[in-house]
Amino acid sequence: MPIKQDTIEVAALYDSTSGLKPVPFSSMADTLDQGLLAGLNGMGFEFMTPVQQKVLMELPSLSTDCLVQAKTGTGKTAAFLLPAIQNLLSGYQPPKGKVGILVICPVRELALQIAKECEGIVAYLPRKIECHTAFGGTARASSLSKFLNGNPTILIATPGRLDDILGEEAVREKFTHIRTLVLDEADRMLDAGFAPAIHKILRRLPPKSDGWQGMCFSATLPESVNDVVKCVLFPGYVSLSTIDPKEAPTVERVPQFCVTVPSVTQTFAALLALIDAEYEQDPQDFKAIVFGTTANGVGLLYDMFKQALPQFKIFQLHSRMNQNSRTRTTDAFKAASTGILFASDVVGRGMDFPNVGLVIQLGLPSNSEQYIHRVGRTARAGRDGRAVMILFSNEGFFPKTNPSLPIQPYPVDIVSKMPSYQPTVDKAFSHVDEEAKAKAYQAYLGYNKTFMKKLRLSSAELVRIANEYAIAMGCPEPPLIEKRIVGKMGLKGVPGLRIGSRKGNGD
Ligand SMILES: Nc1ncnc2c1ncn2[C@@H]1O[C@H](COP(=O)(O)OP(=O)(O)OP(=O)(O)O)[C@@H](O)[C@H]1O
Repeated sequence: MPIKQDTIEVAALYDSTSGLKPVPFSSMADTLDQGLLAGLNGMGFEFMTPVQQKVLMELPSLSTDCLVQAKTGTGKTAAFLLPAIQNLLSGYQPPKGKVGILVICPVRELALQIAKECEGIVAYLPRKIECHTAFGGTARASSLSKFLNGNPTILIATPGRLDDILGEEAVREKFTHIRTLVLDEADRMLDAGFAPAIHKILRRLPPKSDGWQGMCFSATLPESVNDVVKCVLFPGYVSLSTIDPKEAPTVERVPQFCVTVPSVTQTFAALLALIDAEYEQDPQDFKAIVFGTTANGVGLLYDMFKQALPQFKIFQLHSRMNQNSRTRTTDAFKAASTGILFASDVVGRGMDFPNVGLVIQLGLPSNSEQYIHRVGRTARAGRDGRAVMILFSNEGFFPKTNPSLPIQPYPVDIVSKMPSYQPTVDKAFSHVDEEAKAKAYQAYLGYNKTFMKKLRLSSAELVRIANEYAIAMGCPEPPLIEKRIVGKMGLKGVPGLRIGSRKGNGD
């Protein structure tokens, strides 16, 4: 059964990659197994994308360690799966029951997406290759027994669950013949948040000196990553990139804009006015993602915009949802031809939602890499897309401090349009649960606390702005925050906070 993937305008990806021309996979019959070529054909992949071509044609051997950078949405997944699987087929298949290829990626949804692409690639091999997944949010015991009793030649995992199951001797035994380890979104996997788990995982896998291949892939590879990739790549590894160092690392087909509003209280009306303006401009198959900064903030946007935009199909995806709803929404938004997804960074990287024509970022991304990955959710695969960020005055430094990003002022005057949208915002907020507002308020404080210096705010000013944000949500007064949480945020004694316990607060 062919596993049809959303395919892309490969030729369009070559416009900006100097010196390369589209080459069909069929010309790789000497390098790639017939079964793999049949799988690619079944998926509708006819030509290699630039990154696939570079990896398959420029690596000294398909088992060479490599660090690979290519723009978002240009086919990196197949670019690491194909050489790794081909290596197994060239005589390095691990014994039955053992893992040959381990791919580590940051989130569950991405693990599922990679596994699906992998299943398409191996669908026509005469000898079945199983691809398993391991990620949190699913029943540990049953997925573990499936893994232990199955034949997981390929495993796609997120670090938390992988680290957890590697605590078991029987699981460690499964990795004795590992041939390839891939870090997808490598800079994220090696940043301060994930690195400890990755190092713990590496300590429990066979040592690098056993000769397994390391592959690191991302659209963003800041300099700092060179110091840390050593843990998975031998010195002398090959660096490949399809991005010209002089070029902006975002896809050039994405015009990028910024709307700056004077006060944080106006951001909701600005978002509504912006969605309207963008919809009017291109109402055909309007499919957009709006990124918020925190899970609870995104939950609030979803609750509010469901009321304010009844004419659209509205979705939400963030870490405060259970895994079943996350998976269901991911599938629904992938399949949807129109709609608006309110999302946190659980889908900021790597996720392939076909035909998203617009990405909006409300508030600051945590860094320029995150900005690039979020913008990369649109204009995937040679298609068109636009990206707009909405910032309030203190956040307006972002485009200035990142001059390599081609961000222009938004061409339509959104600020003068906002007053006519304010009544809809106020009415919509009157239907939103007070606890949702309180959680969003608390999350807002916590997130922006980390940016105080860049925002040029004192603690008292931060609290004042958060309180304005609460009033904009229709809270009669700033929501209560528990003393313990105020202490954790380092805001003890700051004027303007209301300390106390909210009944029914599940946090
Ligand atoms: N050679 C090809 N021909 C046609 N379509 C392809 C080809 N390679 C990949 N695709 C499709 O292109 C889309 C983007 O691929 P993929 O998700 O691997 O991009 P990516 O570079 O990993 O993006 P990100 O940086 O966001 O993770 C997917 O829908 C995939 O199925």
